[in-house]
Amino acid sequence: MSSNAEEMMELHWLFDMLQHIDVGLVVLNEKYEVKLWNSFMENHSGMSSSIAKERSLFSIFPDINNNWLEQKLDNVIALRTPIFISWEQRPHLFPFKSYRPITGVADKMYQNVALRPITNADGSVKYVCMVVYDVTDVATNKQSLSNANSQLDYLSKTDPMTQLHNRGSVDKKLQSAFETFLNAGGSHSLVMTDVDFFKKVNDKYGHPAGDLVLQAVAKALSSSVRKTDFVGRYGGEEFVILLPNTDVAGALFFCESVRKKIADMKIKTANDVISVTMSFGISAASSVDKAPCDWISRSDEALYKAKENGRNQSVVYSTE
Ligand SMILES: Nc1nc2c(ncn2[C@@H]2O[C@H](COP(=O)(O)OP(=O)(O)OP(=O)(O)O)[C@@H](O)[C@H]2O)c(=O)[nH]1
Repeated sequence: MSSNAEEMMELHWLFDMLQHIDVGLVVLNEKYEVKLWNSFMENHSGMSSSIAKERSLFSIFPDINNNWLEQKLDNVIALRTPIFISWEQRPHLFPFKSYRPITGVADKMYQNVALRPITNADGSVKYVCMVVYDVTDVATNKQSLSNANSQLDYLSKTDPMTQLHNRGSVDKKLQSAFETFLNAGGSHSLVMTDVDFFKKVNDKYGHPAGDLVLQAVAKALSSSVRKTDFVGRYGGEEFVILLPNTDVAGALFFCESVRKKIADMKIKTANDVISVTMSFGISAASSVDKAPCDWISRSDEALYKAKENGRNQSVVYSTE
């Protein structure tokens, strides 16, 4: 076979391979008209090469943002440099269906798209080749991983029974609130609150009913605070509420309104309707505090006083 014939055969093979490669190939001219449309594009768009050719890309896919893509294509031709469009920037350029029946995570194909200038024999650039990679697996795996990480992060900070912030999360929050106070000052209140005679609730109605009571009061507490406040389960039947930019008078007003709300609640269990009360101890961050535990101790002392004085009440810390 002559070397010319061999070269022709190689060219034919190459063209055949490009036609059937599992990557989308489109060549556009300066007017964004399709000059080449390989079988990947045919299969995923449902449009044959003979129909796609000579049509503007934007008439085939009217949902593509044409100002945005035209600018990119013009730049590729003018600057003679490739441009990449990643799925993270834009999940897909072409609205192709994803065929992932098992995972079923994505209904559209995620794509990375490379726009490359095609240089003619005379050195001029009048065409752009679009190379479309199906990266659905990569994208969905990355998204699943990121979702799993968010879920893990949430679980590591959350008390599973009440869905409030757990003890570790409370400690971190108090530390950062305390640092904010040291740096910027201001009035910030910390409330320790505890269900009254909770042991009796467990003893009378059983532990599962006790759990329902804790869930109900946790919900009442978290639904009563502002977005900037913070509610956590400190342990057992004890909860912490951090009220930033709130002086003790404001905190007392808040605690009294939640206390009344909780005392009025009728908590339904499988066999009973339970009512409970809570006691509240309040203190403000103070410049004499050396660490958040000093602040907690004062709120705890106030809570102890509320218990001592007969429970179902709110007490602001005082040295008397
Ligand atoms: N059901 C249930 N009970 C819990 C949980 N955590 C702690 N407890 C119970 O809460 C009770 C707390 O009892 P105490 O510390 O004696 O306090 P109290 O009975 O509430 O009395 P005062 O706080 O003095 O009003 C104990 O019986 C614990 O077993 C929980 O997650 N679920």
